[in-house]
Amino acid sequence: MGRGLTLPQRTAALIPAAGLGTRLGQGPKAFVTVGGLSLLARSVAALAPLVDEVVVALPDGYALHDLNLPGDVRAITGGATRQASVLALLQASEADVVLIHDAARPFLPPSVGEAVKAAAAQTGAATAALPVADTLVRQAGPNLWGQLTSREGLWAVQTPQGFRRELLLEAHRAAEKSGIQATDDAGLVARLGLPVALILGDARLFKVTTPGDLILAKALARLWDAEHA
Ligand SMILES: Nc1ccn([C@@H]2O[C@H](COP(=O)(O)OP(=O)(O)OP(=O)(O)O)[C@@H](O)[C@H]2O)c(=O)n1
Ligand SMILES: C[C@](O)(CO)[C@H](O)COP(=O)(O)O
Repeated sequence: MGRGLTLPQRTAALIPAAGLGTRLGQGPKAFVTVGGLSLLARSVAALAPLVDEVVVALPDGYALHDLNLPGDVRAITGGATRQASVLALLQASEADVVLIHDAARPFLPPSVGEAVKAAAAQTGAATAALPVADTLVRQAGPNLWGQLTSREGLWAVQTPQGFRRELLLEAHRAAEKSGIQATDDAGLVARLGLPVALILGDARLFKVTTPGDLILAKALARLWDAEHA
């Protein structure tokens, strides 16, 4: 191959969707619908145009044919934790660059997905995130105001998170070896001392976690569907 030529990079969207939705209380959350579409179907529809393949991790006993998903999607069975589900997804793909995206974040603006993908391909690791807007306080005891924490320089981390797949696999294997459980994938890469780019996310990328979030998602679905029809 001549100098300056680069091989095309194969990309995959890997969607952990195997959670039980305990805080929402309506069964496995990825299958909960807003505006007639499941959270998972919305996440798949947002990511499929950005990548070569889509793989989702489902709870044990669930199958793709129950789901009426758009496009060509492969499913595997997830693990007992989000981290285990992502590791299983990483092992199920051979893509060079992967976008990890929570099924529980159904409203992904295309520009954010594109920006995370481009940054991940260039730097190896990137995540959508938003600068924190609220005052932050650590509780002194249950429901009791304690120490104020400056929000200066603090970001709330969202998904998608994009990585060179080999790099994220290495981070997961290192975490497994040390018995580390993290809440996200970028944290596992940062733990190895490697940089993670912060890409400006979007308020609409909130994670549907509680019944209040579901009310917001149902309201937003009407506007979103009108805008993205
Ligand atoms: N064992 C798990 C746990 C979570 N997830 C996925 O990781 C994302 C973020 O998880 P979260 O919002 O915590 O979902 P749940 O685990 O379903 O919620 P809860 O903690 O309330 O049970 C979700 O898309 C969820 O389906 C997963 O694939 N496998
Ligand atoms: C990955 C994540 O969405 C980034 O904010 C978040 O950490 C997932 O957390 P959860 O504990 O699985 O809800």
